[in-house]
Amino acid sequence: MQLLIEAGNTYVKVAQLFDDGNMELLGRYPSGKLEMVLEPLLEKGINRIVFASVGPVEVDNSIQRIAQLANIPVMQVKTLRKDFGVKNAYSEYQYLGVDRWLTLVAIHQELKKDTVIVDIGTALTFDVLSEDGKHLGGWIAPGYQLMMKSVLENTTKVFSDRDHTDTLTFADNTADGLKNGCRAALLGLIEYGLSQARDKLKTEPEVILCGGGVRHLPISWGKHYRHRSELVLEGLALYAKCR
Ligand SMILES: Nc1ncnc2c1ncn2[C@@H]1O[C@H](COP(=O)(O)OP(=O)(O)O)[C@@H](O)[C@H]1O
Ligand SMILES: CC(C)(COP(=O)(O)O)[C@@H](O)C(=O)NCCC(=O)O
Ligand SMILES: [K+]
Repeated sequence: MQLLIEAGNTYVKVAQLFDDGNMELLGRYPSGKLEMVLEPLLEKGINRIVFASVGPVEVDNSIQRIAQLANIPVMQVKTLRKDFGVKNAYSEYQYLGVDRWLTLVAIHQELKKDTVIVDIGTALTFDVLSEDGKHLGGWIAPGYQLMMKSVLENTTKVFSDRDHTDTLTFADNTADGLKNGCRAALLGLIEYGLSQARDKLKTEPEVILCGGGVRHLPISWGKHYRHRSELVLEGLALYAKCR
């Protein structure tokens, strides 16, 4: 069995990859709790740890150190120029976030279609991938919580309250105005990106939604698209199986 670890900027996701190729999510933990979560997991017959991180180098170091203490080999997956038939659009390929790279690789392996991948986490990332595996580039924008936070921390009279409802209507109060404004910003970016992607690809791309922030999009809008909540882990599983 292999242990897969995806370290994002808010959450660390951990999964088991069994020898038969099946993957099971073990949990999602606040990024600061990594060490506490990892140590007990290493007691159950793990052959290798495969991880990818977009967090600070301290995260990489602590995974390496914990694994070394437990005498378990480690593979850190990093962004490449080209792999699994996907060609990175960045001229300085190593600067593309490894989470984005893993979603591209996982989707190309499975679909080989013109695709748009929208990953809504701490940040929202939007990536365009053609059916022949060429990454056509993408965008980075703040995710929902980050947008909310930036307005709340830089204004005096704007406030928020409980979770938003599913409907995305014009608001008649401050809290709903902020929440729905931020949700509409996510949606507007995705819609505009999609129109640009259609022009560029000359086809209607598949749309893949992933990341914990997908919950902020209205269900009636999102139901037209594929949801792949654990796409980064699926990319890690591919590396764990093949490398
Ligand atoms: N209970 C929850 N579990 C997971 N994600 C949540 C939950 N509630 C809200 N979210 C949203 O998911 C976002 C984190 O998504 P995630 O893909 O885990 O981020 P990252 O990869 O940056 O760590 C949060 O910013 C928040 O908007
Ligand atoms: C854009 C990101 C912060 C998204 O990370 P996340 O929201 O999943 O934590 C991450 O992919 C990253 O650090 N990228 C490096 C810059 C780039 O992709 O160009
Ligand atoms: K993201």
